[in-house]
Amino acid sequence: MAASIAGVFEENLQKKILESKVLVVGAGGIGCEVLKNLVLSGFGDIEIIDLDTIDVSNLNRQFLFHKEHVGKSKAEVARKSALSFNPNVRIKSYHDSILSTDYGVGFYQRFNVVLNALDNRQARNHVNRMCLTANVPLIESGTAGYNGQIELIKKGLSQCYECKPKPTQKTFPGCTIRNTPSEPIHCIVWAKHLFNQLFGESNADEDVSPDTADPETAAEAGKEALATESNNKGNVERTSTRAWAQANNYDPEKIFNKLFNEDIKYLLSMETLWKTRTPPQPKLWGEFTEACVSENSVEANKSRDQKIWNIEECAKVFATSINFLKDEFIKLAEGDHLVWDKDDKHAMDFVAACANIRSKVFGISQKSRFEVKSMAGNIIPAIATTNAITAGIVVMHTFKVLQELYDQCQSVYIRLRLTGRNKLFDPDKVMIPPNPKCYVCSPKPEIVLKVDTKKMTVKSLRDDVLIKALNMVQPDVIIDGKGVIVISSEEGETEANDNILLKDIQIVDGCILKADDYFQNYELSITVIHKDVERDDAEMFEVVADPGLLKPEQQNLTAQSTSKNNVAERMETDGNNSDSDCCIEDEEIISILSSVVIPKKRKLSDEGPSEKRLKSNNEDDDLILVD
Ligand SMILES: Nc1ncnc2c1ncn2[C@@H]1O[C@H](COP(=O)(O)OP(=O)(O)OP(=O)(O)O)[C@@H](O)[C@H]1O
Ligand SMILES: [Zn+2]
Repeated sequence: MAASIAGVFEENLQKKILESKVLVVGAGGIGCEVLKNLVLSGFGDIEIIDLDTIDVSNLNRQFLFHKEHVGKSKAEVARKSALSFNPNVRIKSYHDSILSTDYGVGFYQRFNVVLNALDNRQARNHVNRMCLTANVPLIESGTAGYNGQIELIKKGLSQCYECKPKPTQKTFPGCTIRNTPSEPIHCIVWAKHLFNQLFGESNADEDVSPDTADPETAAEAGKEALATESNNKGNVERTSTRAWAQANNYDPEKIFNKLFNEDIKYLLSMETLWKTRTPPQPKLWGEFTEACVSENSVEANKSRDQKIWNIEECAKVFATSINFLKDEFIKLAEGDHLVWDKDDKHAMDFVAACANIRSKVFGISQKSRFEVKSMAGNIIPAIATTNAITAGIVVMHTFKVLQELYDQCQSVYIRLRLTGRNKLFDPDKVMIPPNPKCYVCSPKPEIVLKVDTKKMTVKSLRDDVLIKALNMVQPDVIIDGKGVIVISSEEGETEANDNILLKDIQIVDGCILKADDYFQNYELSITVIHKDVERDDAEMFEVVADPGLLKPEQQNLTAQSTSKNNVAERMETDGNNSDSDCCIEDEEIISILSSVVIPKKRKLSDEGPSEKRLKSNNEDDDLILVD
């Protein structure tokens, strides 16, 4: 091993490497490379944590894993494989989520440095906070295709992971998805919503039926239908898609006709929508007039995944996948549901078929199953070389951190082509200091919460704002100056408040809340500003991370343009935007300039306690287009 071979490293560093204790978070694409580098560089004491098991799709790049390991714990197999390179290293593995409360500040304080090799913001945000609290240097890294990024997060010295709002990721208005799709991605998102409506965790925000409250139709469209059939949420008042499908025993033909004939006819009755658009063409089961692809054609010779299915093929796949998913679904316990996964054959077939049928109906170009999969899973192909280079730089940074040479630990960006500075590996010139207004690492973290206090409940304040948007784990909340305990992390203590509206518990415009997460050792001051939310599916709240930005525009011009330039300059890849390795994580809208705007909207991949997998709720999913 390098560190045990005299002369490879200078003596002082060699000693530090041998004596240090390192935590690796994530044993995926980057994590495997990092672990191998650590072991081969002579690190003597390593711990590694990963919540997942090995999937076949990991094998092409996560080289510590082989076919026989599929289904086994990533952390445990990574440990065993790495030990085969150097049995003298002490490696401890945890098959667990780093978000678990078992890993408190004391756990982190045992390490000299923490190396993140994660794929989602939720876990990254959390480790960031824990390392700040424990005052342990964190090396954050990520890749997206050929791009990679490595940065050191050191309390008081550098930006933290949450110092800067993350770049906006693309989402689509509900009415585009439900009424007027114009691109393949709109149909793919709709198909994923449909999967959830039929078999998954159904969610009102993901309704797939025509949206009669589409602002475009407000004047006159939908006419009698609107007046008679829609409720104030804009949804046609009828049994839920799932209840309807169940009542019809998930008959593929009936579901087909409802979705692609009746609902489309209904949409056509909303005439305003089609004044400037090509109207959709309803399709009936069995009326497939499209010619079959000739056996000798290029299309016919492509693999099932690569070719564009004609409508008849789509209908067959639609029926087969529905039948299979129905059988899976009815095996589940009452209240349990399926979870869409791009690597599940039938779930993927279902989405590919539905999306393509809908595309056909709306005259949108169709996509192969392969293309649908990458769009539906927000996949940027994982490039093993980028992971390897990134992991190499992570470990080089680790050497610097152990030597406390922090001034040599600037962020590094890996690019496919030479940057303006003629580099493929482009380091920042200086270490970017912490943002004094950061709502995580500043001395007095504060935010403004614009919220409809007449509509939001205390439970939603806890689950949607504090836990999902602000990434707390076990929040406690009191009203400042009044001492009213609104939310307690002690089980059951404030359960009675759950369904109370904020206004009814004295959380009104101008009120200040003190939120506190004991586990993360994090305190946050929240100034509440009431805003009326008109439509039920509109964003219920908005978090403004820098309260200063609420001041009149003129005063903020400088601050805003600086932050914009920073974002553009750094061309962030994964560290802030996507994720390690392969998938752009599922995040909600975050505006770059003025505020962090997080709509109250559930994620497709949210997994309730009933799911078998332990995965975090931010993973490769939904609504975001990778450009
Ligand atoms: N909260 C968490 N605790 C522990 N490990 C986590 C957590 N969240 C994500 N991870 C792990 O981080 C790793 C990230 O690796 P990577 O980006 O290569 O993802 P992957 O799941 O292996 O690949 P793909 O997403 O392409 O299937 C994964 O192994 C994942 O299980
Ligand atoms: Zn910060």
